[in-house]
Amino acid sequence: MSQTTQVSRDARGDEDPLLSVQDLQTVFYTDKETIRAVDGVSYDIYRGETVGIVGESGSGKSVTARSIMGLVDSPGRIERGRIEFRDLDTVRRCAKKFSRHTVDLTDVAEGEIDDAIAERADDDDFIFVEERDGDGNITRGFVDTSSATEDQMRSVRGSGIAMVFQDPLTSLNPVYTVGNQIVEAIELHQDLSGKAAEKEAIQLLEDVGIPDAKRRLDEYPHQFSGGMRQRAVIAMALACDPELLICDEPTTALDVTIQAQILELLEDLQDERDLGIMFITHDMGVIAEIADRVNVMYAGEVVERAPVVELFDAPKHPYTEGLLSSIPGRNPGAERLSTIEGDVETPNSPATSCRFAARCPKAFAECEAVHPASVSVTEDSAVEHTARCLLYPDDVGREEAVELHRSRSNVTEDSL
Ligand SMILES: Nc1ncnc2c1ncn2[C@@H]1O[C@H](COP(=O)(O)OP(=O)(O)OP(=O)(O)O)[C@@H](O)[C@H]1O
Ligand code: NI
Repeated sequence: MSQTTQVSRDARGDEDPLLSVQDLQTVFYTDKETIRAVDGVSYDIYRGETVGIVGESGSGKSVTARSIMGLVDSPGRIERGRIEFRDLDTVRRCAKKFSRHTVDLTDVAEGEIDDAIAERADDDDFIFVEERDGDGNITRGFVDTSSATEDQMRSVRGSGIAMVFQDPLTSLNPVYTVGNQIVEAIELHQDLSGKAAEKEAIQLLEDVGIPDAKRRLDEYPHQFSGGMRQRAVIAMALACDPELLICDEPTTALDVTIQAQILELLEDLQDERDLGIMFITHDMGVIAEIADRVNVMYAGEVVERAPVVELFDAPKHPYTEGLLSSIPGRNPGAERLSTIEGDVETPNSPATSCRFAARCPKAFAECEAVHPASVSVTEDSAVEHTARCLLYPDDVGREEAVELHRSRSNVTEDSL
């Protein structure tokens, strides 16, 4: 956990999130079926914090990340929702470069901004300016990566958002030296070339803890060990000086010692650069190590969200309880690890029930008939802890709780 550990939304006062995903829906249309891989997902990431996304295989973690990065390809499509990236440098740079696709909302009354955005958020407009200072400089605004074109996304990815994948070899080209690739990334994204770019590359390799960096620049990816390769990929991601780093299972292929070192490296880099990090993993143990706040995903939905300590101390959703009980060492005396029976169902149609019901040890009849809304499950108003489960709120009778969910089931962005 970083120094900003456990800062709740309220404690952040007026600070805007660096990234705000709102009611995102990403759907794949294959010959065989329609898959609502991400189905009404909302969450925020602030500067300097690590937000974990956890869930079993197929829950929609990677598709969420790819949606943010503008990497959803046919047969997939973002059908609904907004992805607000609020790094001011990026907003200013994009507004200059794509002025015709910039929407000025500075004269729109606060209560009408949402409508104004909805009206203009077509494929052509993707930069929204909310505030300017006396000189006309943008002081508040966002880039909506859900509606940016590939060309526009290149600009956003260039300086704002970088991604690290599980397999370093998807990011490194085997036929070029590591140095070549990092220098190229630096020349592309920073105002440096030649010797200066090479010097910066050496610095970056040192920053990510690669010993003897100058010599290793001339080596090829296959001459690096798995852990060193992933460090090189992180160096390449840093070459564009990002504000947000999206890590999709970056340590899953590594042994535990190396994994721990990479997690530590990410935390150090975060502290130095005030990076927002989105960290995807299916491993609750890794979540405990690195996350400040956690979103638990199941079948395309966020089913529970909480600060990490609270999630581990007081999990509310039966799915989260199931994930936690499969962590080694957490259940002393248990003869073997419990796992959740069955598989994640593929979300093919709009949710009309709890998608976890069939596997849930606590399910009751209504779970098959009512789609749970996301409700607050804490008394502490300074903490954001929500669950999407008919068992809550648990301080009212079950019938009343079910009724609450039923009345909310047509509402998508929902917090009671
Ligand atoms: N290109 C694609 N075409 C069709 N379906 C896809 C495509 N990419 C993802 N999906 C589907 O979207 C759903 C969510 O996939 P996603 O990769 O986000 O899962 P995940 O949570 O990242 O799982 P894992 O832990 O295995 O990486 C799955 O049902 C998957 O089959
Ligand atoms: Ni994935």
